[in-house]
Amino acid sequence: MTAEFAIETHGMTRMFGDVAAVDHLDLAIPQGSIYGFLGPNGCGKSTSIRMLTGLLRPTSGDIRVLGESLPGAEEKLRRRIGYMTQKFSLYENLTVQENLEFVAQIYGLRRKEARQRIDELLSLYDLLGREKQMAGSMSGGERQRLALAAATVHRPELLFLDEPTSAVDPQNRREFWERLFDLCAVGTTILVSTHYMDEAERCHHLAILERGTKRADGSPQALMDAMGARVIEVTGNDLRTLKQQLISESAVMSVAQIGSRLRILIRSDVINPQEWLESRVSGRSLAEVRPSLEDVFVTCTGDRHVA
Ligand SMILES: Nc1ncnc2c1ncn2[C@@H]1O[C@H](COP(=O)(O)OP(=O)(O)OP(=O)(O)O)[C@@H](O)[C@H]1O
Repeated sequence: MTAEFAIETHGMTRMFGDVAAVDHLDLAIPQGSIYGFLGPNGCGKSTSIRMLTGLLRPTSGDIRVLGESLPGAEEKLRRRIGYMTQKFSLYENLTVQENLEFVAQIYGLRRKEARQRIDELLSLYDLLGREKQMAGSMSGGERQRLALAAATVHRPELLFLDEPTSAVDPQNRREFWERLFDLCAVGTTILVSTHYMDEAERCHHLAILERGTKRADGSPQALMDAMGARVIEVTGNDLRTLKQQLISESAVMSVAQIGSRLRILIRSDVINPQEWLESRVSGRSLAEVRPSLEDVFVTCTGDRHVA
């Protein structure tokens, strides 16, 4: 295991009874990058993050975080990592200021240092003037900014974000990601879990998870380039009937209607997918298009997407 990786795991596994929530997961997460876990509910994202933060013991496997072994180094790592969960790690009945003071105290910041750091965070996260507001009365976007401020009070080297943007609108999501890139630019490594494709596409690297296992990993572009399917879009009439016909073909991995187009993933062992489709779409027009991350997700997870 080497220092260039903020996180390395080999065979990380967590059983709950007979269920493998995380099943022999190997990870190598480079320092100073934003790494995503992309997967549906229940695929093991939160369980993985809980093991990597030292909150949950693995059933088996090796884990190294910032060069330290887990289990064993939980206390040492506590001040070096930050953790923001999907349900916002905030006290609703405390004010903005009190929430930040409380976290600063937990991390052992001295009074003067805490005051300076909190002022800095209030300004950085657009919370000036809201110091006395109860966290419970804030909007989704404001709470999210406060939660990020709280998770970074102690300037962690490694930040874990478990579905951080589930409760906010697209505009707030975009702004939140700008803040993540600011943190990354000063050397923070970030591990973020999501089930949003657009969010996953912003990560430097990501792992696609399904039922506790890793189906693929790499940069979003590399994953799209390496996809084992070609993407063809068809326009024309009666797309619902065409979809039903195509979905039963073994060469077709997925068919999804997107507005007035049918997006079809065809296995890459079909030599000429356009020609193959032309004989089946009777007069409708078709064109090959570039794969998206959602296409990668569908091919990796074998989900015969029939939206
Ligand atoms: N404490 C627990 N006891 C029993 N089963 C659990 C426990 N925690 C998680 N699981 C199970 O482990 C699997 C993975 O759950 P996990 O919460 O890690 O998934 P997730 O990808 O984070 O999903 P979500 O987005 O819904 O949080 C699920 O089948 C879940 O029911």
